[in-house]
Amino acid sequence: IMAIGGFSLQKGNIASGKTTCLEYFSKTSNIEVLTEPVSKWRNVRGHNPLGLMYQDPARWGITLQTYVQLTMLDRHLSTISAPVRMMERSIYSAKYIFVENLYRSGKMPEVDFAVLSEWFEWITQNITIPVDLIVYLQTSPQTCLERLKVRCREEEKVIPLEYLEVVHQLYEDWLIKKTSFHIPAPVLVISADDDMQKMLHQYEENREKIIAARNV
Ligand SMILES: Nc1ncnc2c1ncn2[C@@H]1O[C@H](COP(=O)(O)OP(=O)(O)O)[C@@H](O)[C@H]1O
Ligand SMILES: Cc1cn([C@H]2C[C@H](O)[C@@H](COP(=O)(O)O)O2)c(=O)[nH]c1=O
Repeated sequence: IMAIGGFSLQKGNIASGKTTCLEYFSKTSNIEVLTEPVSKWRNVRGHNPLGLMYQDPARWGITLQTYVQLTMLDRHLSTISAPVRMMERSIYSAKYIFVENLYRSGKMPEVDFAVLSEWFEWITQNITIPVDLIVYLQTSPQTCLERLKVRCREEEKVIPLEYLEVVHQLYEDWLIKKTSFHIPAPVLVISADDDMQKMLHQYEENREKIIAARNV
């Protein structure tokens, strides 16, 4: 936990508006934002593990998720340069949402899941991951599909609504129903189906809660 201000994690389905929200806060206050290292997942030494995973999850799921876990840990441990820091997703959502989904859907072999889980447990038991608040941008899967189409990342063109529905349900079970996994910090829920104008208004309404995350 940071000495001054708070450290909040931004959660939400694919294309729910996390990056857009972080960009807004980075421009309007002294908040350090750490966006997801998606560019690394699309290009590690000339390879594209994100694209490979969407093409053949059973073969490449472990490859992507191992790299996601490493790059998330690197983000969590990076040097802090502002009193408040917001980070897009986390090592927790990578494991509890995406690895879990690959495994439950039968696309990740049990041995891959076991090895990733051993890594995850070692990391979270031996390294302090600072987090004071989870900001959950809650959207309908349909909204995410529409925004995903607008953003138009090449690798994600294969994503159907059903995939977003499963990811949504995993988030809901974890952060709203609180029935699946450990939640590392209090959760602030922001409804995020609205248009940009209304979303900016909601961000303003919640700004103080996010900045004072340490006291939540
Ligand atoms: N409230 C909103 N209304 C309409 N479009 C939005 C809204 N927020 C974000 N978008 C657009 O949706 C797409 C996905 O947003 P993004 O912030 O990249 O999502 P995420 O980081 O959660 O994947 C982008 O094209 C972005 O401009
Ligand atoms: C954390 C994580 C992400 N992914 C995938 C899901 C999306 O296609 C991108 C992230 O994009 P977003 O718009 O920022 O949601 O990466 C994954 O497959 N596994 C993961 O652990």
